[in-house]
Amino acid sequence: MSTTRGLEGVVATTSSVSSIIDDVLTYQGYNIDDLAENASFEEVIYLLWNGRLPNKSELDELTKDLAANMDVPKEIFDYMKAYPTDKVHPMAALRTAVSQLALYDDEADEMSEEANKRKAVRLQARIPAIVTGFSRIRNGEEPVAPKKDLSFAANFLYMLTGQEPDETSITAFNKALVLHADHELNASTFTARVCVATLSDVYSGITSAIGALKGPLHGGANERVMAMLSEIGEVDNVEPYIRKALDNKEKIMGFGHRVYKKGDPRAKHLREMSRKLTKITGESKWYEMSVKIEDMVTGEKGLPPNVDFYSASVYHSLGIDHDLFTPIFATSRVSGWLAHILEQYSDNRLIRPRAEYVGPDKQHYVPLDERS
Ligand SMILES: CC(=O)SCCNC(=O)CCNC(=O)[C@H](O)C(C)(C)COP(=O)(O)OP(=O)(O)OC[C@H]1O[C@@H](n2cnc3c(N)ncnc32)[C@H](O)[C@@H]1OP(=O)(O)O
Ligand SMILES: O=C([O-])CC(=O)C(=O)O
Repeated sequence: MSTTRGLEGVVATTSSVSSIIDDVLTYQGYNIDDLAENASFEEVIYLLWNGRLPNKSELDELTKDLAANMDVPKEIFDYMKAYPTDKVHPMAALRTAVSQLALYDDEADEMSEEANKRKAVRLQARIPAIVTGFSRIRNGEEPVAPKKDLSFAANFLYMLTGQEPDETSITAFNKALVLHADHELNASTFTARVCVATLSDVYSGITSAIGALKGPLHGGANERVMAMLSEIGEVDNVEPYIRKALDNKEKIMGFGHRVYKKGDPRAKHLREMSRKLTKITGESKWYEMSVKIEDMVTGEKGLPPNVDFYSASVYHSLGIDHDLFTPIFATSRVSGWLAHILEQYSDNRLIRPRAEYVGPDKQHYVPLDERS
């Protein structure tokens, strides 16, 4: 038996949801650059779930469906109020609340294609209310009910603050959602597919995926990028800080990628958004620090920034709490997870690889009181 550490380069499934070929990312054949500049997140959801862009009435139908399913069962917020909110990370709260959602869905274990599609709509529609609701509850505020005539992006920001966001913020947030929606067989998507390939339910698949996204080597990196920027504090401190980290062979959060070697095509969009937004907020230093870090890390190690690097200063500029960055990633990526889950169900086979055994051999049981 031969092993490949971390399954690097292993092709584990076929998929038509998204592809990364020669560092070009496409969703259902549409280049991410095209979608980032032009598409609404709702259009991308439709694209990922149906394999093509919607026409006007199909988009209206999906938008109506999402709006009709945005309200979260009251019990979810009641439980949240009982969480130790001063200690709980919002990703842990999201993971728990999504698992709890299944308890209030009569179709949770119904496995027909139609029922799974209905659950996909409910999950996509409710995650914004869960993320923003938790943020408000831990600040001693009541969750804000969704405004059903707002776009997905605008509604998220509205539920977070209770104020209708300006156009610049909506455009930026929509683009961030589009850029994070899917990414081939990344760790959280693979997790979701492994889970549902046992014919477990959609909620279990999404709960598992949230758990995988939370880790700092995956979606959890964006929060850590902001922690690093905050610790550095000023542009002049970048050089000594990064010098020391590189000399100590520390990992710099937001750099490197398992698949992209020349660069992550999403990063340039977030970089430009970071430049514009930090200028508007009068805090260009976050962008300038980020550029200086990129120059050093890419220059010396040949490691380009990934999607998590510039998203940190983008979300910070939108006034979002740093520990909500990864839940926002999940709010977008759930669209991709759901597309992959539906695809997995449509042609399922249990995912069960092998392990090469390297443990001890020919052991004999020794009774407890005879062991040293
Ligand atoms: C949405 C996403 O999930 S994007 C990724 C988000 N994660 C991060 O930003 C965390 C920082 N980056 C990393 O830890 C890695 O680059 C990963 C996890 C993304 C990819 O990991 P792998 O493909 O396993 O690469 P691996 O960790 O083996 O790195 C290869 C080499 O580059 C180095 N390297 C990789 N990333 C970094 C980094 N961010 N900073 C410094 N060195 C790095 C490794 O130390 C290793 O060096 P070595 O060969 O001298 O030991
Ligand atoms: O593909 C990966 O390994 C991680 C990533 O960039 C993503 O999930 O967006």
